[in-house]
Amino acid sequence: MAESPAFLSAKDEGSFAYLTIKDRTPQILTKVIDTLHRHKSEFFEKHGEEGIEAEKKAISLLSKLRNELQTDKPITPLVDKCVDTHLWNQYLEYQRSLLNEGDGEPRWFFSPWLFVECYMYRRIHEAIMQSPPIHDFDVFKESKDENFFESQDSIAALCTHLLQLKPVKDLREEQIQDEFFKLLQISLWGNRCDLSLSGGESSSQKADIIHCLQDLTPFILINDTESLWALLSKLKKTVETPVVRVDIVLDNSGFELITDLVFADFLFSSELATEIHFHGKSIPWFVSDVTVRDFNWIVERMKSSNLESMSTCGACWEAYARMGRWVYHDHAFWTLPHPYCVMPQVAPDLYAELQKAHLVLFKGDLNYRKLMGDRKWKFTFPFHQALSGFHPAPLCSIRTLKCELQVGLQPGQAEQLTASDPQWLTTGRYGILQFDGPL
Ligand SMILES: O=P(O)(O)OC[C@H]1O[C@](O)(CO)[C@@H](O)[C@@H]1O
Ligand SMILES: [Mn+2]
Repeated sequence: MAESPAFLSAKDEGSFAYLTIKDRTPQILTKVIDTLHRHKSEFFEKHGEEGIEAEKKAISLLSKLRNELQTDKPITPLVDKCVDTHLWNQYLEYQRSLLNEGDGEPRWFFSPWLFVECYMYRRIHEAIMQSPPIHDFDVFKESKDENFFESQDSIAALCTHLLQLKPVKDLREEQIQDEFFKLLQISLWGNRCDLSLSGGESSSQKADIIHCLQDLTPFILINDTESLWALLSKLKKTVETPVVRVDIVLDNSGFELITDLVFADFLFSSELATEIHFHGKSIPWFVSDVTVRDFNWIVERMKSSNLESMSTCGACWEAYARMGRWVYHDHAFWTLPHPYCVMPQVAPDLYAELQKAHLVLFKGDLNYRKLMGDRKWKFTFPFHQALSGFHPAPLCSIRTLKCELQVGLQPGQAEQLTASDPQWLTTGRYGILQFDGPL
């Protein structure tokens, strides 16, 4: 087999990876420090002097981290004692073993981008963990919640739309198919709202997404929705599969999570799936990613909304969870730096869990990077092969493009895009629904 291409890395000056490490990550760290400052009196009220000391400690650890990053210091082992600490340090050792250039130390502007960027978020977590009693403070919570509040109108419109479709069982097959396509696209465009691309600044959904869909279709570069529909509608008709399980590997909280829950609700109500399993992060991650706290907070907020469409949806979602038809999981693997092709070795329990699904949906850009190993594949390279053996179940990546990585395009497609929109890979304007698996 031919050798795999190189990893994306900040060593490529001018690349998106380089600009992320040079500009975006220090900006995110500064914002985190500022958030801690702003919560000083809250820490004091809760924990007295100890709270103030903890805030100071976390800030000093984070300033040190920012300095290490900006001066391209070697990546150092983690010192906390969490469930994943040894796996991180093992991976750092592995990165070290790959180097025979320079001083043999992995660095911010030299090592694989995926590794150093994940490491930064893990170090933020470490700084907070080492600062009791504020060790469970989520430095990104505020911006995630803001994104939810700022998207209220779009959320309400989306919930109204969903409720109008119910009871979904009464819809004709073509209508169900049409809505399946629509709601999946809404979940795709929901991925435009991540907060790490904008450096933590507001990136909410203000327009009524349902009525924008038609205008957005030319921006879908790969659309395998037909395959997803074929798979799920066939399973629905197969008596031998009374249980159809769809897993959604979540990405961002706020508006994106709502689009995922609305889609999940539709899958469930239309009986295209009888069980939905959600996978979230166990620590705050890439600014806006969903943790169990965010998940529960959003369902709770929806339930207690004064807008009926939202409260009705919130109540349904809570009921699905209570019935055990919606299941939320988290696993430390999702916040490790490893590409997904090593999941069977590093997290065999998670791989076995995904194997139980009839379909796994991977939301967002970071998931795509991990699926692809964050390597510089040719734009026309087949998706199936770039997955490098990761095939737990039929799967689909649903992401807007926010890094210089894309496979499975038609010959000439990338060149055409570059000519018409040189930034096509990184602005989140374009999207894909890319499927892999037998039908
Ligand atoms: O929330 P998403 O879609 O995974 O995007 C996360 C962002 O983080 C990155 O992976 C790196 O900063 C980008 O490629 C993307 O902008
Ligand atoms: Mn994200």
